[in-house]
Amino acid sequence: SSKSSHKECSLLPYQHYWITSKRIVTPQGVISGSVEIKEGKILSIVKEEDWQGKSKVGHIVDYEEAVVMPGLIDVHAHLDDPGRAEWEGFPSGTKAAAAGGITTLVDMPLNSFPSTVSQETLKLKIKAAKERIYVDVGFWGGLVPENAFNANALEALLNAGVLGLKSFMCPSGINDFPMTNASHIKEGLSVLAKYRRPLLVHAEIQQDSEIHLEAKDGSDDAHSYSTYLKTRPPSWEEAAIRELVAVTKETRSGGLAEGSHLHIVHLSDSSSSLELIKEAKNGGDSITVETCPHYLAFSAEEIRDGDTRFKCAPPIRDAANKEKLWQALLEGHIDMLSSDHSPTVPELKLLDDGNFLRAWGGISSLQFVLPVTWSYGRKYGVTLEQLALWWSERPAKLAGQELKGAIATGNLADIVIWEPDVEFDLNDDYPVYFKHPSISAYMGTKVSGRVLATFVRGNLVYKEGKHAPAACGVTILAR
Ligand SMILES: NC(=O)N[C@H]1NC(=O)NC1=O
Ligand SMILES: [Zn+2]
Ligand SMILES: [Zn+2]
Repeated sequence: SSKSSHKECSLLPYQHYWITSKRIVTPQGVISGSVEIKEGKILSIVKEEDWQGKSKVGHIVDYEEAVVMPGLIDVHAHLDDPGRAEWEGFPSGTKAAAAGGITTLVDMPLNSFPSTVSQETLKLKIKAAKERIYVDVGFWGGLVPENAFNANALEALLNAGVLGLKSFMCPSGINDFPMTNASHIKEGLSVLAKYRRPLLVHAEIQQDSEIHLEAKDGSDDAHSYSTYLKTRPPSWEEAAIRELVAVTKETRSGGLAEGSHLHIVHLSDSSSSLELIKEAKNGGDSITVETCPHYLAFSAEEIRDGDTRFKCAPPIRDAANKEKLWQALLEGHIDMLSSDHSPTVPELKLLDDGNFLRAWGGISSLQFVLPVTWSYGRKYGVTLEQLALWWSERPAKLAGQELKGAIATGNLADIVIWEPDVEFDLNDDYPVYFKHPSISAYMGTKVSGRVLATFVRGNLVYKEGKHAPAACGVTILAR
């Protein structure tokens, strides 16, 4: 379009150019060669050995040893716009995404106000995003009790372009986004089947736990992480997933919900919950699962008393659980990764008070997910191909984005260029673009993997600490 070829959209003034590198991550493996980009798309991919003698029309950008990878697709981010833009907002959130190598993100239907639960509220999202996004943004719609039994309302929301639906099986923390039970979820899936779009579920069901929030939240115990951990044991995840896999039986071929798909967000429990998911997959259910960098980077034992930056739901569990999450990811039982970037204002994180039971639950990580996954994954032998699978290829499939998620001819030129070996400190001098760096659990750590450049639809939207002047990301609507 004329808009996305506007010269303010890109820090590179060419419509036809080549990206050259010794390490280009393609679905066929890592190659040395060049990617030809024309008018926002990948026109060809040429291996170094085939490069000689070929006539090259257009500008060449040589990234040498830096890694050229498909841009990351974050299928789980809360940008809180409109309505709670002081928590994050489209401009800051998508600038952080661009600086972190994320070229597409899918915004969650809650924490903004109003929640995205209808055709009208989706329109408000699209309006709020207009000319304010630096990367591409799609939207999940909310499946809530109010619309779950109203097929017309759900169809209107799906027809308006949400990429799928999202629901909670426990209180979401946001009053206007109430939880759903298995009956709501069954209804939602039957509508989604027709559209072949997924349902994402926050899988925790409140059980009677040893510690009751009301009884304890005034006491000193509320400052210790172990108190919080006990309030949300793995049995909450297990109970929810047990109900979900009973429902997903119907997604098998010949089942009542054939054509629909269920995706479990941010798995933390790597024991019984994971076993239930494995069984469902083996049985032919259409089901996938994600986990997040914070469950792979941190463990409960290291979380200091009062450090509510680490509070999230489900909680970060012990080191043994973390090891098993890595194993499940490496063995392919966990399909993909997402940020679950869920910020708030520092006041609600209660950083001074340190009360884990009252603080906002949510991790702020949007800009850091690539270096974090890489840095913490190195000891497990994580490869560049695996990063592309977990962060691009499989998320693209979940979000129904056939022209994204891989460096392949004909795809959109969504690309991140990064240097895996460059280390840096996430300290106060580090340029962080999401709105409230102080609430991020990653601040104060050292990671490796510096993003040099990010291309969205061929536009160089970020280069070494600088963003393109205009916000030319596109809202992605399903049709
Ligand atoms: N409302 C909201 O974003 N909740 C998220 N925060 C979190 O830690 N887990 C969630 O589901
Ligand atoms: Zn959640
Ligand atoms: Zn979330």
